[in-house]
Amino acid sequence: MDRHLRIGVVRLDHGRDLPLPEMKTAGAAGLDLPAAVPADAPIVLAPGGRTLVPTGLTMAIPEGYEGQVRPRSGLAFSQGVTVLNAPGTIDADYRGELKVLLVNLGDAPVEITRGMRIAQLVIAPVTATRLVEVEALDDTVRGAGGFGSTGH
Ligand SMILES: O=c1ccn([C@H]2C[C@H](O)[C@@H](COP(=O)(O)OP(=O)(O)OP(=O)(O)O)O2)c(=O)[nH]1
Repeated sequence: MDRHLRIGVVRLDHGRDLPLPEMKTAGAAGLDLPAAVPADAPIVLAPGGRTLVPTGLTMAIPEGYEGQVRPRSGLAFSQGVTVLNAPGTIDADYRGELKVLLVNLGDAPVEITRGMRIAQLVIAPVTATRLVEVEALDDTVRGAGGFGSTGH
């Protein structure tokens, strides 16, 4: 039985020839997102620089889910390039182009070329939440302790 969640995708003109992202193994969690930059105009990301990379993809994530844009470990390890706002949040009602906000934390310029797999999209359930104001909160062992209060 195919247990995959099915998500409708529209490839925009500038990403039309790029392969649709797919899970690379049966147990994979993410779909690698491609850079839909022009083949003759790669982005050169300077050390310390950030850039918003188009993917050429729009999608309708089903209600009750979100998309999380996460870094790829290999790119982070080899070049120091990561997702600045990780995990980026793709709302279920977003119909615009998925974009990836990359930052170069390495010490050399990095070229982002067409079709390069720059980040991964993980689809995750969302808990529909409404805050309800109350007079007081229940007691817990932790109480208000945080930020290292339990030791190192
Ligand atoms: O890495 C990301 C993060 C967001 N988005 C798109 C999808 C998301 O649904 C929308 C809004 O993102 P977010 O809520 O993080 O942005 P915001 O700065 O809070 O803006 P808004 O007021 O539009 O919610 O932008 C991306 O394409 N890539």
